[in-house]
Amino acid sequence: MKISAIQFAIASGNVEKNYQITEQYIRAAASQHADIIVLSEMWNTSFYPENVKDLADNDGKRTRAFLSCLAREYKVNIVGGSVANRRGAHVYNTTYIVDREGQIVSAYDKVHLFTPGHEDEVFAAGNQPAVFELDGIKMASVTCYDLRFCEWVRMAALAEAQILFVPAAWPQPRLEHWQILNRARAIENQFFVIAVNSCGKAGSYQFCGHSMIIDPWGAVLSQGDGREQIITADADMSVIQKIRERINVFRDRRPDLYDLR
Ligand SMILES: O=C(O)CCC(=O)C(=O)O
Repeated sequence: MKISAIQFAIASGNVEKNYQITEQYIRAAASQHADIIVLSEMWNTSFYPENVKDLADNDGKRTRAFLSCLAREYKVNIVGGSVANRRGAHVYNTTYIVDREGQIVSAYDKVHLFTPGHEDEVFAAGNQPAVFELDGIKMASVTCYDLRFCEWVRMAALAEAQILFVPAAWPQPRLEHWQILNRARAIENQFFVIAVNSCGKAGSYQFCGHSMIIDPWGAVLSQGDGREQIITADADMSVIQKIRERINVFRDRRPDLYDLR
């Protein structure tokens, strides 16, 4: 399973330019025969301009058509990062997942809104997990700040996801949190984590890049730096079973003792 993560400096508020750049990067990754291409958070508007409600996609119409068309053309799966997405009176931070036939297999609205950045004042939160299958393998996607909520990610593992995608717009001052939390989620859940960040700036935010492809032992198979790039790695899905046989946390856990409310 060859996975490519696209990390680029999203142009804040410039939706047309962002669709163009995204298309170029998807074409570049697809020509290198990726099985899954992954985008970062809020790639249509960046995170997030003042007029994000006006710039947001209209119920994902443009984004779904755009991703489906490229997925079908290249016969590639796409985890479409996320876009600002207006539905009714609300704006959501939505990830669309598209299979090789161009079918939308899942849509995920970010569940934990980043209150330190006042995301909750502009966006509405989702309340459903996204667990889906691509090429017959179960996978899940969460978005940026969701990464800090280990209970939420654990639910994806318990639903038998073998790969977790984490599209993000993670700012520079917390690069270490980004690296440590992504590796921790991979180790504790014994699955692959594909963490895709943007780079560049939006207002006072500097995004730290360092997209990562991490195996279920916590080893970093590929990591970017702070610049635009595509990072790629081969995920050998057979290692999951070997690791789970060696240290079987799913057998040994004691949910009867965990009162998480
Ligand atoms: O949790 C963090 O430090 C960053 C989260 C964030 O920037 C976001 O969810 O947009």
